[in-house]
Amino acid sequence: PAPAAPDTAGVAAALRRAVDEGAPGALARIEDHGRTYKVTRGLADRSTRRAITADDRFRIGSVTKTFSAVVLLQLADEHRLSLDAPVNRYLPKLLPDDRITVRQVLGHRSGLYDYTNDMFADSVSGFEAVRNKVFTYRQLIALSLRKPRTNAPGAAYSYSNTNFVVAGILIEKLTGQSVRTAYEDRIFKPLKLRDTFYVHPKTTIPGRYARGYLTPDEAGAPLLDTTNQTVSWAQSAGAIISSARDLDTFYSALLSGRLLSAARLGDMEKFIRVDSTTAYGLGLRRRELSCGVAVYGHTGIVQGYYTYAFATKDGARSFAAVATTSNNAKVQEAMGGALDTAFCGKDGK
Ligand SMILES: CC1(C)S[C@@H]2[C@H](NC(=O)CCCC[C@H](NC(=O)C[NH3+])C(=O)[O-])C(=O)N2[C@H]1C(=O)[O-]
Repeated sequence: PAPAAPDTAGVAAALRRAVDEGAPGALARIEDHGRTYKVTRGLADRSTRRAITADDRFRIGSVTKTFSAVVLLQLADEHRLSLDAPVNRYLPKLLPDDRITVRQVLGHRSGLYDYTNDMFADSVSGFEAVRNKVFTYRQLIALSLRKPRTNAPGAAYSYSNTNFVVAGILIEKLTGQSVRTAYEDRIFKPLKLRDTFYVHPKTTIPGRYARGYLTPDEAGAPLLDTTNQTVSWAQSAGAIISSARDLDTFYSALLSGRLLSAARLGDMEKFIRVDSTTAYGLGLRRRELSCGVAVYGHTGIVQGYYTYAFATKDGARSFAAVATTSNNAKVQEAMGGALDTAFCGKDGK
């Protein structure tokens, strides 16, 4: 079914719910066949009481994973990487199993344990312990290798940030550049993503941005302002800063074939089912919405921000949204409702 006309009133109601459930602010932007719709609710900054705008920048968390996958797939298009080659061919002895391939890493099928499971077991103390830390990629991989792998290489899907830390090392090894330079030269500049930055390990967000606030595990405890952080625990798995406009531009360009060959985009879109409504390709999620429309993109959770960035298969309609809290399931559910309404219209019609 073709997506219904954007239901901006429905999106507004969803953002209102997100704020009522504890997000200081929320914003959404829909690009639909060249028409732009913007919806906002609440604050960008709890101390100044400045209202959030649809142009505010924010931390996008794991939406970063699609950017990292695009760089590696471009390298495959340039015959500088084989998706089915072992990672250890390019980075000898990095991983304890020569059978783990680049494709398994990008599809969360490597079996590499996700070190963030232990890092953020307690939300606030876990975050406080790392918010100003700077990790090397190899330190993060060492944290993962302390634990058993979740599955044999290729045997199952098991989401792990470790996979996209490996992606970052691969990008730097194969390009001879930092991931920052690779992102800038291959994606940010060609698409003119003027609100999109990779500033690791700097803790500040350039320009005008929405502040993020972590919801503590203890009910009723005050929100923690998490805006300034290195995001070094994530880096190429989650440290990009962007805006709703730039994420709309990025996913529309990707899905309309402007960043990769048809063959490599096809690789990215070889989806393996995760649950009843989602499947994962290579750094790309497919979500089936209540009205039967399938959308393609990624979600992101970094302390203080829930991000959703999805588009139709042809990239003609895109939706990007953020709520400025995290660790709050009701806010997350409200934002999922905004995504559904953006493509399904009123009551899924
Ligand atoms: C798979 C996910 C959901 S988790 C993964 C990555 N984010 C993280 O791994 C951070 C997790 C801790 C975030 C923290 N939660 C806790 O500390 C809980 N104790 C909070 O809510 O701020 C990201 O982003 N991905 C999401 C994705 O890909 O959608």
